[in-house]
Amino acid sequence: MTQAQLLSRQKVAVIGLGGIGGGMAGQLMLAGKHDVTICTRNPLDVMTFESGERAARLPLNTLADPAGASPVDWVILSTKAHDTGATAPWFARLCNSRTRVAVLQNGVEHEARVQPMCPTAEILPAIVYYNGERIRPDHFRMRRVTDYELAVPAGDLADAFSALLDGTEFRIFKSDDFKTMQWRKLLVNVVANPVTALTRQRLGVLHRDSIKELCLAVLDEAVEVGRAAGARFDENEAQRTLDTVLTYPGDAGTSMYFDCLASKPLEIEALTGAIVAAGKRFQVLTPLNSALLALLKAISDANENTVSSNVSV
Ligand SMILES: NC(=O)C1=CN([C@@H]2O[C@H](COP(=O)(O)OP(=O)(O)OC[C@H]3O[C@@H](n4cnc5c(N)ncnc54)[C@H](OP(=O)(O)O)[C@@H]3O)[C@@H](O)[C@H]2O)C=CC1
Ligand SMILES: CC(C)(CO)C(=O)C(=O)O
Repeated sequence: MTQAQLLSRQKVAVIGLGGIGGGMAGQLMLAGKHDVTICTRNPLDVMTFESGERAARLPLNTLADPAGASPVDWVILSTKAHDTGATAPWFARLCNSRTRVAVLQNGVEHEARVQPMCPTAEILPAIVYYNGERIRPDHFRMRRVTDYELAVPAGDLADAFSALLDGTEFRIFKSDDFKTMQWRKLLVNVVANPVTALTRQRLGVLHRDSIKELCLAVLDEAVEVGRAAGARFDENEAQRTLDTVLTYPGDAGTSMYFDCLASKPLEIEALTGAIVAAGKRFQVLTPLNSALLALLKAISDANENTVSSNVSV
């Protein structure tokens, strides 16, 4: 290894080894440029990682107890939004004054969720566009669904993050209007995720005419809320969003669909819940999103109870 390679080698911790964390871990391990630790509740020594035509068996350095963690250059958070608070013990051990944090989650409140756990760290919110699936406990698949895999707000931190991921297959978009991009992704998630979770069908279900009609009505509400919150949407934003979602592979699932099948709590407050809450704040009516929220919350609460009763057995 050359001096330059040694100098650019960084310590990276990925918190959360699910669809998105698995994609990040797989890419970082394939590139082989950094010392990567995976912080997970279920340790794993080796993973199978598929990306496009490529498949590899990759060794992993996983850690299940925050007590064994020490400060790193970068933390990459890839848990569900509602699990963010539970990662505080990891942040307490992984961060020092030089640590930078990339938050790979859906929703629009990345910094607000994470900053309390690492008050002095620079935080880079990232929108994730790749589709990640944990097919089996040790087998992860990453699929490209659009022109780039990650979007971040343009600036020095974005440049440092791009440099960190140099040598991976990730294409990173640096945005001058990140707020609009966050809301655009939220629009995708407030139709793709609830519809696949409630119907227990993969994205192909969105091609049904009656579902397209429902999605457009849900999107009309969400677009109005997003505009009130400051997103700079196009005139035909709802149709544009639906057209985008319809280009995704019909046999791909969504993160909420996978949680529904696995009877886990659902990431609803950060997605549909964010539309309903902002609608109340800006006095925009959101009856369809509120209905979806009520239905999803009933499923999520039942799943939460199943998880806690399993834990207490
Ligand atoms: N999957 C996808 O295609 C996409 C997902 N996203 C977003 O990315 C984020 C991550 O989603 P996704 O990867 O699908 O989620 P997953 O549920 O697949 O993975 C999250 C992982 O975080 C782990 N976790 C939760 N709490 C902790 C903790 N305290 N310590 C360590 N690990 C923890 C979970 O562990 P355990 O298994 O033990 O529960 C799980 O493995 C979400 O915000 C999602 O909306 C965005 C775009 C696409
Ligand atoms: C865009 C989509 C639906 C792709 O996986 C996603 O963000 C998710 O699954 O949460």
